[in-house]
Amino acid sequence: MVIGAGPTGENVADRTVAAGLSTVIVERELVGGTCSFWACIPSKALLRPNAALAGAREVGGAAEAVAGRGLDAAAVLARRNGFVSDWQDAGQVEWLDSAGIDLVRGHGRLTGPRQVLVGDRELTARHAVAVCTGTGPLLPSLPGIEEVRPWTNKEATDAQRVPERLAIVGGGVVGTEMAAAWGSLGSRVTLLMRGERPLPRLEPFAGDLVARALGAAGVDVRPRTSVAALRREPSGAVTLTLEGGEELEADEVLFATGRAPLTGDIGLETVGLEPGSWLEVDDTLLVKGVAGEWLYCAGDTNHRAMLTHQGKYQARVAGAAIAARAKGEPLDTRRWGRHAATADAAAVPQVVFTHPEVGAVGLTAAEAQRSGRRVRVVDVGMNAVGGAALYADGYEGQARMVVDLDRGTLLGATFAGPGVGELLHSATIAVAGEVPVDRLWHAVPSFPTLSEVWLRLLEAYRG
Ligand SMILES: Cc1cc2nc3c(=O)[nH]c(=O)nc-3n(C[C@H](O)[C@H](O)[C@H](O)COP(=O)(O)OP(=O)(O)OC[C@H]3O[C@@H](n4cnc5c(N)ncnc54)[C@H](O)[C@@H]3O)c2cc1C
Ligand SMILES: NC(=O)c1ccc[n+]([C@@H]2O[C@H](COP(=O)([O-])OP(=O)(O)OC[C@H]3O[C@@H](n4cnc5c(N)ncnc54)[C@H](O)[C@@H]3O)[C@@H](O)[C@H]2O)c1
Repeated sequence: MVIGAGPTGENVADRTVAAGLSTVIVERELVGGTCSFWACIPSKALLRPNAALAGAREVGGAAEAVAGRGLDAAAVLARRNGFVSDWQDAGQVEWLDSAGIDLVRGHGRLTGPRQVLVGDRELTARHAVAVCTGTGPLLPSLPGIEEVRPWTNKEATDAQRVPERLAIVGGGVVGTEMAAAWGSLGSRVTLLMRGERPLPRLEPFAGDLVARALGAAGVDVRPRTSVAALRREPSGAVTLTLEGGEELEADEVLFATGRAPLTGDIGLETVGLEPGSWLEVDDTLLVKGVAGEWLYCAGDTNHRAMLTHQGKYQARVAGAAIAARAKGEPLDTRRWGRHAATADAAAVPQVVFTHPEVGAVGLTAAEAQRSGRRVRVVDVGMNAVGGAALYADGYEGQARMVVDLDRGTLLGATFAGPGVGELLHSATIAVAGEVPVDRLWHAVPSFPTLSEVWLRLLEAYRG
C-alpha cells in the first residue's frame, strides 16, 4: 500500500505490481503529485521559452531575427497549462489503470502496523506500507505573513496572470528559478536572500554566474537581505519591511524558503513515530525505529535528496526490497547493490534550469574538503572549449571537478553555462561508476560539443 501518488509513490507502486504484488495507492489531491502539477513540470514549462529565446539572442544571425522581441507571456502560460493538463489527472489515472494499480482517493492515515484508514475505509497491507507524501512549503513565522497570503510554489507555478512586481524571498533553487521565469514573463522581480549569493548549496561560481545573468536580465538581486515583516495594503499591494527598516512594495510576494514534510497528520504516533518529522530510513528505504520490516518511506519525505529523479530511484529500490522481502528472497544491500539506494549519498545529480543552467553531481569542493578526504579541485572556463564559442557568442561558464586523490576517481562535478544541463549525465556516470580518472581519458568527447570541457578538465588535472 502506497500513501501519496506523486512521482515517488507511482514508481513504488509500479515496481511492486511489476514484481507480482497487488498494490493500492492512496491520493488525496491529484495523481502525479506536487511535481507534476505545482513544481517540476509547470516550473520547467515556464522556464524553457526564455532559455530558447535567450539562446537565440546569443547566436549571431539568429539574434537579428529575434531582436527587440520578448516572450509572448499569454502563450507561455497557455503552454504551461497544457503541460499540467489544466490541473486534471485523468491521464495519470489512466496510467495507473494500465499498470494494474488500484487507486483510492482520500487522505491516508496509519492506524497501526500495516493499517491505513482512508475516509471510513480501513485497509490492511499484506506486506508493506510506503509513505510517499512529499512536502509542503515551509514559511517563516514573520509578522503579517498570513495576512498577505503569500505565493508559495503553488501560485508560482499555477498563476494565470503575470504580476507587475514580484518579490521573492529565498535564494534556493525555487526562488532562483522562479525569479528567472517570472522576470522573463515581464514581472519586475526582486530576489531577496540572506546569504551572499543564490544557490548556496552549489559551487559558489554557479550562484555568482546565475546572479549576474539574473541581474543583466533586470532582476534586482539582493544578497544579505532579510524580511522582518509584511503587510497587504488597501490597494492590494504587499509591503515588505526589510531588516534595517527599508520598505519594498510588490504586487505579490513568493516565499521560497524551503519545505516541510507532510507527515503531521498521517498517524505516525500510532506506530511510535513523531508526527511532522522527516522519516529516517535505511538504504532499503525501511523506516528506522519501526519493528517488523513493513514501513517504508521514499521521496521528499525521508529528506535524503529532495528531487524527483532521486525519489523515483528510491522508489525502484524500495519496490525491489518490498518484493524481495514479500517473497522471502535475499536482499543485496551491499554498496551499489540492487536493494541499496547508495547514490543518495554519493551521486545526486541536479540541474537548475535558469539561463545559464547549472548542472551538479556529487560533492562540492567544500563538502569534499569537509569530509576529510584528500582532494584536488580542477577548474576550467567553458570558453576554453571550441564548441562553446559555436554554441553561443561570448559564451560564459565554468566547470569544476573534484577528484579523490587516494582513489583516483571523481567525487563531484559542476558545470555552469548555457546548455550544460544535458552534459550532466556524463558526470553522473563518472561519479556513480567510480570511473578512474585515467580511464576517463579514453572517453573521448565528440568535436565540437560542449562535452569537450571534459578534455580541458583532464588536461588541467594532468598538467
Ligand atoms: C517549484 C518547484 C520546482 C521543482 N523542480 C524540480 C525539478 O525541476 N526537478 C526535480 O528533480 N525536482 C524538482 N522539485 C522537487 C520535486 O518537486 C520533489 O522532489 C518531488 O515532487 C518529490 O516527489 P514525491 O513523490 O516524493 O512527493 P510529491 O510530488 O510532493 O507527491 C506527494 C503526493 O502525496 C500526496 N499526499 C500527501 N499526504 C497524503 C495523505 N496523507 N494521503 C494521501 N495522499 C497524500 C500529495 O497530495 C501528493 O500528491 C521542485 C520543487 C518545487 C517546489
Ligand atoms: N531544478 C531543480 O532540481 C529544482 C527546482 C526547484 C526545487 N528543487 C528542490 O526542491 C526543494 C525545495 O527548494 P527550495 O528552494 O524551496 O528550498 P531550499 O532549501 O533549497 O532553499 C530555501 C532557501 O531559503 C532560505 N531561507 C529559509 N528561510 C528564510 C527566511 N526566513 N528568509 C530568507 N531566506 C530564507 C534558505 O537559506 C535557503 O537558501 C529543494 O530540495 C530543491 O533542490 C529542485
